[in-house]
Amino acid sequence: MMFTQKLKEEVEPIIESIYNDPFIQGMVRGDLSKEAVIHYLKADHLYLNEFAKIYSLLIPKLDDKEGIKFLLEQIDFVMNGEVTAHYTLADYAQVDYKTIIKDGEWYPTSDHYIKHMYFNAYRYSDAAFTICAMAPCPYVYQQVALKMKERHNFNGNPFKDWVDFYAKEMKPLMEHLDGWVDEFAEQASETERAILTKNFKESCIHEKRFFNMAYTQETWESVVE
Ligand SMILES: Cc1ncc(CN)c(N)n1
Repeated sequence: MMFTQKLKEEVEPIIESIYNDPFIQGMVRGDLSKEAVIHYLKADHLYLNEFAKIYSLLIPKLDDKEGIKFLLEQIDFVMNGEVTAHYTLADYAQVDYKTIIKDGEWYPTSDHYIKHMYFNAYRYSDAAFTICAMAPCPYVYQQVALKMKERHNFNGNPFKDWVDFYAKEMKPLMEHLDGWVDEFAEQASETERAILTKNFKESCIHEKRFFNMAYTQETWESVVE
């Protein structure tokens, strides 16, 4: 079994638990609190900007032209494409998107997640370590959206466009990311493979915490209350 296939099997229970968490279940019912949605957008706008910059940090780590072209396309997608999903959420919250993101904030959970990626980008010369920390970003959303779509009818649900956006074919992106990781994993030491696994799993847990952060409207003050 390929290394990334095994990783995906190992994180399936985490993804199922994200599906069952109150943020996603609120979307399924179509009654998620507007405050949770606004909190999510304030954090996610900042998160995606940094995520795009982390792709750019991978460019000097790659030699193949195709790979570099792919990274540039991903930067464009994160900066300009994914905003579509944000607009669906802002429409639900009935607040102007630009007004919401004007005072975006780094909350403890989102702050921790992005630093996990930056750490790997600066700590390790091979891109595979960072890619393992980044891959759950598209993978978890795709898997959660597919579960939502498979189990519920979203006709008339205010989050339908959000679900359709993330459920759509992510195969080319995941194939690229998996290819890099599998190639490196084949010749990696046991210690290196353990770090790759840990990075991937930790990011899946960061994804879970990110939704819960928005649901509970986490702040730096609230974590010490
Ligand atoms: C925190 C987070 N993780 C994943 C995604 C989907 N790219 C996102 N928009 N935000």
